Amino acid sequence: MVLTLGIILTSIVVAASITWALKLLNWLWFKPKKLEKFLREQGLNGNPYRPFLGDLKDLIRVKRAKQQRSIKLMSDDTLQHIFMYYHQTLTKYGKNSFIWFGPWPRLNVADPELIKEILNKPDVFQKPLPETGKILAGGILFLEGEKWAKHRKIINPAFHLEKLKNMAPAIGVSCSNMVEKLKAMVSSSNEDWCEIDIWPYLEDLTGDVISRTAFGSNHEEGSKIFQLQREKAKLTLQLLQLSFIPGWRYLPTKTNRKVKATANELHSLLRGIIDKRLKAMERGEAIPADDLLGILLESNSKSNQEHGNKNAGMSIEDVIEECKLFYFAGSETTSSLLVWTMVLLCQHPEWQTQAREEVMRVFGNSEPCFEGLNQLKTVTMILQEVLRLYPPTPLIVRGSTETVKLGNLTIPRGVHLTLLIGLLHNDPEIWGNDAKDFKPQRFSEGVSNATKIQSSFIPFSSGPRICIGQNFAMIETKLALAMILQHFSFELSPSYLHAPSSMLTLQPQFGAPMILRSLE
Ligand code: HEM
Repeated sequence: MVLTLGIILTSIVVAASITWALKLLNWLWFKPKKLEKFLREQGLNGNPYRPFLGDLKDLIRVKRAKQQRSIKLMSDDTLQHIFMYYHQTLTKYGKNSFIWFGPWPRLNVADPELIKEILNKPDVFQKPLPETGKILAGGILFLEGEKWAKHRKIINPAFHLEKLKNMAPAIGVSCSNMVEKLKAMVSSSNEDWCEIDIWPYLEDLTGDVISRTAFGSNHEEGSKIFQLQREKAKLTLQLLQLSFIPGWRYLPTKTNRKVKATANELHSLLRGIIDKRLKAMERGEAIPADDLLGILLESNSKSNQEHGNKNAGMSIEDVIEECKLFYFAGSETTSSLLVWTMVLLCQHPEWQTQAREEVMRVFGNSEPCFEGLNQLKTVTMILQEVLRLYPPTPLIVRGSTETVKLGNLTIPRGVHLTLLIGLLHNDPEIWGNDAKDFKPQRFSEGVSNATKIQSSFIPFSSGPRICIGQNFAMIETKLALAMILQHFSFELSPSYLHAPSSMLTLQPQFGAPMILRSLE
């Protein structure tokens, strides 16, 4: 009897082990090899699959080597620098190529029509974000299907133009606080100029703006949240490299433990802000009910009233996830746009002068306001050209949920697609032979006349999942830039090292030290 039970148990264990081993073998070898064969038969090229890490080891090596160097500001290898590994792959294997992210092949896509097709079918081409992406922030950016549609519908009104117009004064307060800090720095030096790394000031500014406008929270709360978000982003990037291993993030490694601790602290801080707002609402205090947090909480109260109706609104956990996302998405991207705009205006002082003249013509010495922003034609052209050359999100990733046709290709489930926005924006076949040059005048007749193919300018993505905050970002950037131009002229410090680095957004790896001269 005992013997029989022993045999049965052993058989179960052996059968389970064999099944598990076969699954692992399939995941690590048979499936990737099958996908590789399928892709090669269609004329697509890339390195042969190497089990487990694929091309990741090379990718990390190239990235590390890149981190140790800067490039010449005027040279045209900015793109190579940003997309070094992709660039090497494209040079070696051509436009139709792929890179191995662990056992998943990722197809490089820089064709505007294909990108448009992918972005217009969000149900088919979803975000293949490994679980690690979700540690960084949950929220709408990472949702799919019905839940995404529900959240987008709830959040959309917070970004209507009328709401944005009402937010402009609060954005103005953050901008003038930053300008005052910069002025104090300049006046504390004995000259009328001062060398300042402008990057942390711009990061603080965009963080402060989102804290104030979306959450009505103060600067101290906001900065603590950002500090934690940045820490988490840094740790997440380390994790991303191993994120293709299922369950990796649950192992008790040092990084995983740190991520968890940071996430918990962040969660309780946000919970604190939410509770404060809920109490103020209960007391009937006059608080902005139609800022983002107000809208999210209203949806939560609707969900409570219609108990059981899961389509009614958001849970408090949903609200917290959205808060985390907006603190992140609302700041990192806009600070990136601002910093590269200032760098390029240093490199092209004639455009800095033109932009300043326009700002002075429209606003004089008064504080810039929402109503005047429409008249900033030169500033708009400059920002569009910066978004073309230095897109804050230089690539985005999708994966197919089923075997699907894409142009002439058939994309099986399990193949990921890297949409190379940065390369698309720099393609000489689309933008002309001067594609690599900073020429804001190409946008003088609007986006549709700047390029042969309309869908080739997509700094904010396109299709149903286009950036929800694009108007917000443009208003904020214009207000901030206008104020900076009114008060200072700026040039790059001799210590500036040009090293655009694509972390999650495009950032200046060694900061942006500039010489600011007071114009007063
Ligand atoms: C220059 C500034 C910005 C740029 C270049 C930018 C770019 C983008 C891009 C490329 C996407 C698509 C990502 C993907 O589908 O994988 C996106 C989505 C998104 N952005 Fe922005 N963004 C900017 C500013 C903002 C701001 C200020 C906010 C919020 C206040 C914001 C909130 C979002 C959200 C919530 C999504 C997800 C939308 C969805 O999936 O439905 N962004 N952004």
